[in-house]
Amino acid sequence: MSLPPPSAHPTLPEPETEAGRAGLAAVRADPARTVLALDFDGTLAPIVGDPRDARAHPEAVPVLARLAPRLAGVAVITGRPAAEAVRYGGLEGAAGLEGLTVLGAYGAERWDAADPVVRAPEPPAGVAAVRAELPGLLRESEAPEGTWTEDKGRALAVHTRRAASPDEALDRLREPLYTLAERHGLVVEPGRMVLELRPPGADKGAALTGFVRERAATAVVYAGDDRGDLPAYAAVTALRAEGVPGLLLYSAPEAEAEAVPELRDGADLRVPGPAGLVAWLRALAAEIPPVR
Ligand SMILES: O=P(O)(O)OC[C@H]1O[C@H](O[C@H]2O[C@H](CO)[C@@H](O)[C@H](O)[C@H]2O)[C@H](O)[C@@H](O)[C@@H]1O
Repeated sequence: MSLPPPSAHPTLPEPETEAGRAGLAAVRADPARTVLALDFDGTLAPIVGDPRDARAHPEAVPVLARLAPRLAGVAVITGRPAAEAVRYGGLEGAAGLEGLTVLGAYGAERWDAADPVVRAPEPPAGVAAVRAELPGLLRESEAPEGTWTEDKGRALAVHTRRAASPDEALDRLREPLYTLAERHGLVVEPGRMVLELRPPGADKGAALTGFVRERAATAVVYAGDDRGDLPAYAAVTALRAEGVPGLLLYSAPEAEAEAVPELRDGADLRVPGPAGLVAWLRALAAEIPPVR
């Protein structure tokens, strides 16, 4: 799929489903009562080998800053710590993003541009216990070279993207990591070449529904790429049943082997990764008149 240059004003592609077309119609009818919510890695930020190198697509902030003042709310809903998404996204201090919200750690953390501090409960004791035991467990399990642990403060994510065979590495580690998580009251969040051990109780579906209700939105758009986005997809389905039309976008990975079939097949529209998403957002911004 070729992308238009940033200066072009492409037309919005028609969603492939009836529910998606109804969602887009509701957005067009009343943008000021629409919530736009976006995942970070793989959706706003291209996937990279080292999570510390992830950055939002260069067109992401400019287009969000154009759109946000015209909508009921824009939220980044991510598995990242909220502060990290703000930093890696370049989301603080941009003119137009004064109303932005970041719901981090699957909704357990909240950051608002209008009051830029992270609000979050203390992580449960199980996180510290897992942090202490994880290095030994990875050694005992003979984790392949390239396996890397990301300490997220309230969660620990074991990544295998940089191993010679990422899927084989995950297969080797799956059972010991699930057992460790369970022993300390945590759950495992599987993602793209990662298994994350995190506290239960938060998910992107509850985070999205709460944000839609907070803004009294009458339409919602959600874009995601990974398994952690499944609850947000389910939330949009539930909101539709309540009479809030929604549009589901899937940010497709370059490698089909990394696709999440439930998202790919459940979406109303597929875009080619973060570059495709920002092209779609630009087309949306071109259609929605600025607020006077
Ligand atoms: O909810 P998200 O914003 O999509 O965050 C989910 C996880 O994303 C990150 O990992 C993924 O992106 C990395 C950087 O591109 C990539 O190397 C890795 O393979 C992906 O799984 C992040 O590191 C995790 O903490 C997030 O939970």
